[in-house]
Amino acid sequence: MLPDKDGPGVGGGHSSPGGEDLSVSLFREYLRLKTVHPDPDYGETSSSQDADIKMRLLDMCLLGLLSPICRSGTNPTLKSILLNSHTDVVPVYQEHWKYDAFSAFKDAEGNIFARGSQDMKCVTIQYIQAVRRLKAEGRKLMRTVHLMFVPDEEVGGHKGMETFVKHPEFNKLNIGFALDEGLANPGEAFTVFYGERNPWWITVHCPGSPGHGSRFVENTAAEKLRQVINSFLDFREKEKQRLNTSECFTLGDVTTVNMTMVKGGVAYNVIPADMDVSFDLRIPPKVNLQEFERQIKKWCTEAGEDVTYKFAQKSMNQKLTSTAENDPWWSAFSAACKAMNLTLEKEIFPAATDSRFIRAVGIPAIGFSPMNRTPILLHDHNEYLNERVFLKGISVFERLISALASVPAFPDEA
Ligand SMILES: CSCC[C@H](NC(C)=O)C(=O)O
Ligand SMILES: [Zn+2]
Ligand SMILES: [Zn+2]
Repeated sequence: MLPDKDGPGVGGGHSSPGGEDLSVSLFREYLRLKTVHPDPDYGETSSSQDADIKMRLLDMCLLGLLSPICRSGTNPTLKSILLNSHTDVVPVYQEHWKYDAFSAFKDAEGNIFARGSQDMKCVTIQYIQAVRRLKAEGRKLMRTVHLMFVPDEEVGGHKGMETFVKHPEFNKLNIGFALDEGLANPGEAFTVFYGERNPWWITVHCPGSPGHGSRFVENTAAEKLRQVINSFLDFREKEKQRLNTSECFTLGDVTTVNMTMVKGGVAYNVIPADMDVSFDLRIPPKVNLQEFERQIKKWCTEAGEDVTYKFAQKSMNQKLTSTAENDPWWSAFSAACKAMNLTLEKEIFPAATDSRFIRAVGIPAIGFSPMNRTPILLHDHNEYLNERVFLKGISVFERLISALASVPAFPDEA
């Protein structure tokens, strides 16, 4: 996918015969690859080779994980910088799109429509082009920069990053700081994410007395189900109010609750012996998780006899990446942004990204996709990114990578 025969392809004013910046052409080419679930085609992405960036495929055998990695760094003993991105994208409802979601159509304003244009194929190409530019300019980076492309973030990252962070190959990378995906910002500012809410996916099981649909049977599954639903959704309403009444709160600061599945029943006139209800909860890092689970247990007990719950996902990682002014990584990141006149808005990521696995092993990670003046359209119909915003992102990363790779050696690295 990365062209090595047509020169360095660093963009930045270099145009293709059609007048398009080469980086934009490369981005659109990548968007056309159908790395879409449930059956992503990684063929071409993973077999890419490039004159500037040496790729290494880490075949995790059992896991089928492919992770091309790039090395640089003049001082390989120092902790390295990880630029992580995922290559997979979520499916589309093509009938709701203005253009083919895998054609990377560019309209007259320069908006490029494609699944993955925001999430997060833009960032992958921006990293690559930024690293290439640094190389083309002959810039020597003190810390090694690793580019990592993971295949399954959109389905939970279990075979990708979650497994990889525990692998000896990951340890060998000696990563000190990581960049990963963020979200667009519709305003002038850029959003940076220093933590994530914990996803809890829970199914509550309500058993009850069966019987004929014409009778007032006692202790039914449906009565318990109603009580459970009320408890969860009443709490949902309170959290929604909390978000709406506080100026300084964003979605990442409150707990969201959504009822996503209901199961049970066999016929109109048979009172079911059990009913299940499932919820998607997202819990901010500051919430006491033990206390919150006690609350869930209480809601279940109050709903009636033998109401139980099971987790399909119970993330317990509340690590935050330091954004203290004296933190060397954050100070390099924020100073570089300041020098570019970028305004940053610090937030907790409302959903779950691969950053949670990186933070879980003690590595600071910042979620950052440099897209301002852009509506948040990840996973949505007609996802797009403007080419000028995309191109600006390359320059932003160029400066950021250079700053992060120049963070002076820590006392324990000397
Ligand atoms: C918990 S694994 C699922 C991961 C998915 N991530 C995103 C960014 O949509 C989510 O938050 O639902
Ligand atoms: Zn993503
Ligand atoms: Zn996504």
